[in-house]
Amino acid sequence: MIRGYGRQAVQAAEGPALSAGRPLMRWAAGGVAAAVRGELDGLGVPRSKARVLVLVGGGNNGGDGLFAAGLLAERGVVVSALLVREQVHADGLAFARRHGVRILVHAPDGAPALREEDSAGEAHSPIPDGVAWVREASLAQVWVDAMAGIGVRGGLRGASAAVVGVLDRLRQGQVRPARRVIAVDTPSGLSADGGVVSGPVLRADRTVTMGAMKAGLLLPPAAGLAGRVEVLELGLEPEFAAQAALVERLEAADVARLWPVPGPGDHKYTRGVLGVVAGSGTYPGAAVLTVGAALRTGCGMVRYLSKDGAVADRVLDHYPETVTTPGRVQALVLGPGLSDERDQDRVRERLAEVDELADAAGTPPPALVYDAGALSVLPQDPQVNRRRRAVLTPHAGELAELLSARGTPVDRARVEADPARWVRIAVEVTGATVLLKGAVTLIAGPSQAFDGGKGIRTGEVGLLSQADGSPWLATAGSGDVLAGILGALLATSEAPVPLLAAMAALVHGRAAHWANPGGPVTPSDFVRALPGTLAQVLTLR
Ligand SMILES: NC(=O)C1=CN([C@@H]2O[C@H](COP(=O)(O)OP(=O)(O)OC[C@H]3O[C@@H](n4cnc5c(N)ncnc54)[C@H](O)[C@@H]3O)[C@@H](O)[C@H]2O)[C@@H](O)CC1
Ligand SMILES: Nc1ncnc2c1ncn2[C@@H]1O[C@H](COP(=O)(O)OP(=O)(O)O)[C@@H](O)[C@H]1O
Ligand SMILES: [K+]
Repeated sequence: MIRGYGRQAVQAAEGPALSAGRPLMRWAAGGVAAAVRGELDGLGVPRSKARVLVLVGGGNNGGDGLFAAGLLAERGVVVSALLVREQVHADGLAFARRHGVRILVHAPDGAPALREEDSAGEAHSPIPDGVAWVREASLAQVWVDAMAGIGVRGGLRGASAAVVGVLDRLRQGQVRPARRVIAVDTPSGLSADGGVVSGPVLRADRTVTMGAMKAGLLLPPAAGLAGRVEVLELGLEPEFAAQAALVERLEAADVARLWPVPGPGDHKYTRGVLGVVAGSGTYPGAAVLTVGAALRTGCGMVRYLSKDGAVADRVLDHYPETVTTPGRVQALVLGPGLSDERDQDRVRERLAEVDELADAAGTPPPALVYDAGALSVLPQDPQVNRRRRAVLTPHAGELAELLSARGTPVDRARVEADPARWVRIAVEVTGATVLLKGAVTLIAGPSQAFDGGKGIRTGEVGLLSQADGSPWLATAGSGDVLAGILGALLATSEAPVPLLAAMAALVHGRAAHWANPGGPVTPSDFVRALPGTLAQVLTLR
């Protein structure tokens, strides 16, 4: 389980360690320097030709950067540090100077670099052309962004913002892509607390974050600017364990432990039966994908309940194990490939039928996945949805439409600018668990305390973020597969719905990867890859 912390928690965790004199900044700088060396090696740059530009702010983030600069210079790398503040971390600056880091100072008004310090750091020689740092930036193979970390307030301003603007233009104008940007702790200008991007940010290829994962690095759209994130724990694990996280992310080992693996006493009915109401004359393939995904995720039985003979025949052609007669189910997937009003009436009828069967048997009503064309038939009363295990699987556009139709007007762009906020609003408005699809999938549920059990402490937070897929997943039919996986999980497990939704998102992303690592995939490909993916995940159990 990855837990994402906000600024307050980080300060509370670091405080005692700093008071005890633990040299956290030196360790942090060591990690950053190692990451820079790793990138230089990856680019095939010999140490003798290596050039690095470190952007240095006025706080401890800049301190990390200055110590890292000194460590790299000590190893023979040509390092320049561009100070975007007059006052920077004094010990860090002294260390950098001692090891021969070239110090450039940026004008506070946002003009290009004002002056260069000599090696003693005492006299300042003016830079004639005023753009020495830009030339240095264009020569450097690695840029290290240490302008601001968790101490940032609002979007970047002043010299920091100007530097980002210049480097962005430089990057766009250069054909040679052989450069890496490493962010220290967070890409400067992003908040540790959330995913909103409120100013210019230098997009990083890699972020080395200190102590523990920051919530902002797990949340879109900010997460998309951080590149590959690695946590440098600095021995602070016990301190962070005592802090409250703001967001959580399941890892494959968590999914393995939570997965409903059948035991010797199970038969098809105890394993769980899923009903599927999906596919139409317009989109028959959605039924095939949803049923296929559910079968290959593993449940006792899949009933295809749409009562559309032509579509049912196609499903049976692909999956003869599908049952097309009505009967009791533990969960129901509603909506993939449904679009018009007649489809929606069909959804209501099938739902009424399965609820009646459950009622007659004295069993709880089935859990429900409302996807695509069924989102509009979700009951208006949040209490109704809260009482049963209902989960919605919209993308940002569908979420905006759903909320707008329920008296909370919002458009897709606003949802995408702060999805963590809107997914929680959607939970309040609908009473259901909401899985918001996108490059990062966000899940929030009505219960704040969904205890994962099996030794997994989770759910106090009420927000899960999964980023298990790649952009290759963004292809028509991909969502139908996710609905099928989630339906199978709901039918077979009593675990809290938000956890099951996060598990489904992880397996979905991994199956797409497993189907063709690093290349294009079709939803049919990743349906076929599901059993192998799951077997691999379950080895971690
Ligand atoms: N306390 C410590 O010794 C440790 C701190 N660490 C580092 O210290 C960082 C936190 O340090 P600080 O609390 O000093 O804060 P930061 O250094 O993250 O941020 C403060 C700096 O950002 C500038 N700033 C703030 N808002 C701005 C804006 N909107 N536009 C432009 N500039 C802005 C401030 O003027 C100041 O220069 C962490 O992110 C981490 O990198 C790590 O080294 C671990 C140990
Ligand atoms: N850029 C991306 N990176 C990773 N996953 C993505 C990206 N874009 C979309 N996805 C995932 O692909 C799936 C698309 O589902 P959806 O929008 O319902 O498509 P469709 O309706 O065509 O099946 C979702 O699971 C979503 O999270
Ligand atoms: K930074």
